[in-house]
Order: sequence, then C-alpha cells, then structure tokens
Amino acid sequence: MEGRFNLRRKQSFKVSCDYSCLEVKGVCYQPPGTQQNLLNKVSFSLKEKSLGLIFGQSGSGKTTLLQLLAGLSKPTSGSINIQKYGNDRKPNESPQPLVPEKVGIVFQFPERYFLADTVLEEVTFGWPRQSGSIQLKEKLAWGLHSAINSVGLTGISLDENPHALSGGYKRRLALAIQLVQVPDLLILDEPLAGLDWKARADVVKLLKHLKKELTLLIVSHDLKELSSIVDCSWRMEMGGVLKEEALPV
Ligand SMILES: Nc1ncnc2c1ncn2[C@@H]1O[C@H](COP(=O)(O)OP(=O)(O)OP(=O)(O)O)[C@@H](O)[C@H]1O
Repeated sequence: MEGRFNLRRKQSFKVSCDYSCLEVKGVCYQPPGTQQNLLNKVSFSLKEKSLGLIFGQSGSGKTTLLQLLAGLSKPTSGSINIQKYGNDRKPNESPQPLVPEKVGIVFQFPERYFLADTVLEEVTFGWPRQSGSIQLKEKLAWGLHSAINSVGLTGISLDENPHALSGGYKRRLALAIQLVQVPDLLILDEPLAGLDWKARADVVKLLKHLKKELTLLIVSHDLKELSSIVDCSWRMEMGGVLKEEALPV
C-alpha cells in the first residue's frame, strides 16, 4: 500500500506505510521429558522498530520465552510469526514463521563468552574462512562496518583485546557481534546487569538509537532506567503467564 505526499513545488514522492509485527500466539512450552508447563498460552505482538520489555519475578519463564523466540527450543504448541500489514492495518499476506537466522540474542553477561584475543576476531568468529562465496564475504564485511558504527565502537582499535575493554564497551561489542548478520529482531536478556551507572546510561542511549533500525525485545529488572525507551511492556507471572502491563515505575 502506498500514500502520496505533494510538495509545494508540485513534486511528489511515494511513502510506503507497510509494517510488520512479531506475533506470538498461544505459545506453551513443556521441556522434553517433563510434565511441567513453563509457558502457558503466551501471546503478544511487537511492531517493527519498537522496543518491548518483559519483566517479572525470577523463575517465571522470561528466559525460556526468549530461547523459544531465538529458535533454541521449539514451542510445544502455538506459533511465532512475522505478520505484514498494509496502511489500512489489515494483514496483506499470510504470516511467515520467524526464522532463527533473523534473530540475534545477547545473553546475560555476554562478555563471559568472549573467546578471541582481538575485537576483530571476536566479531568475525565463525565466519567462513576459505569456502564462503565472495558475495557472502562482502556482505559480512559490510555488516561488520555497519555494526561497528551502529554501536559506536569506531574509536576502538580492532586489535584491542576484548577482555581489556570497559564494561560498557564489552556490551557494545556483544551487540555488534549480533548486528553483523542484520537481524530483524534483537533479543537482550538483562542488558544492564553488572554495569556501573555510566555504562548503564550509555547502553540505554545505544538501545534508543538501535530501535530506529530494528525491533528490540528485552527482559530486564531495570525498569526505571529503561522506561524512557520502552514502547510496550508485559509482566510474566509465575507459571509462564504473560500479561500486558504498564511499567510499575
Ligand atoms: N529445561 C528445563 N527443565 C525443567 N525446568 C526448567 C528448564 N529450564 C528452566 N526451567 C525452570 O523454568 C522456570 C523458568 O525459568 P526461566 O529461566 O525462564 O525464568 P526467568 O523468569 O528468566 O528467571 P530469572 O529472572 O531468574 O532469569 C524456572 O523455575 C526454571 O528452573
């Protein structure tokens, strides 16, 4: 669907008003070999280029939900799709399953999993060395450049040891690693945990910037610090029941 705007000097240009939403419907999850339902008919929708926050008690099932969204485990029932809408807010094609390749996930304390001796090796870890096509390598090189810029790591040498970076820069690096593949959805589990006040403020600023480019879903207990950038929020209740709720701040 397209709208047309007229400019003063009779020039005109077209603006596409299509948008897509992550749509989770009736998701239940019972780990294999158990009788326990960790998620109970979880449903929610998150519009592209917005930031959703899930909060709730420890052990309620927040991380379990993130793992399903990232494709690390499969729901027992329910669906996780991307639905496109036209500017009349009606679906304009059938929903497509969310593919794990288009989801980036930054776990709690991501710096604990850094393996390489340099920032460059850390970001490019797992890239094809010999066998990848030149097109793929070009795409990854462009992604590297763009990711480093997006997270504000340009002032840091690519030869720097990742373990020597400050707490805030380690988080930027963890984000850059995920952004190289240009995800549709970026999931973050407790992105502010373990950082000092300055680094926390820097990460919040960075997330505000990132949501202009992609969809963010965050699990956090740091509601006050994130509240200014949150577009929609849900409380996960014990037993894996998700309810839409304004942040209690
Ligand atoms: N594979 C599994 N088998 C059985 N129980 C599990 C499994 N994985 C997680 N659990 C249990 O499911 C519940 C939800 O765990 P989850 O880590 O999703 O909670 P959470 O809300 O993210 O907690 P926190 O805020 O502490 O990270 C917990 O009681 C946990 O022990």
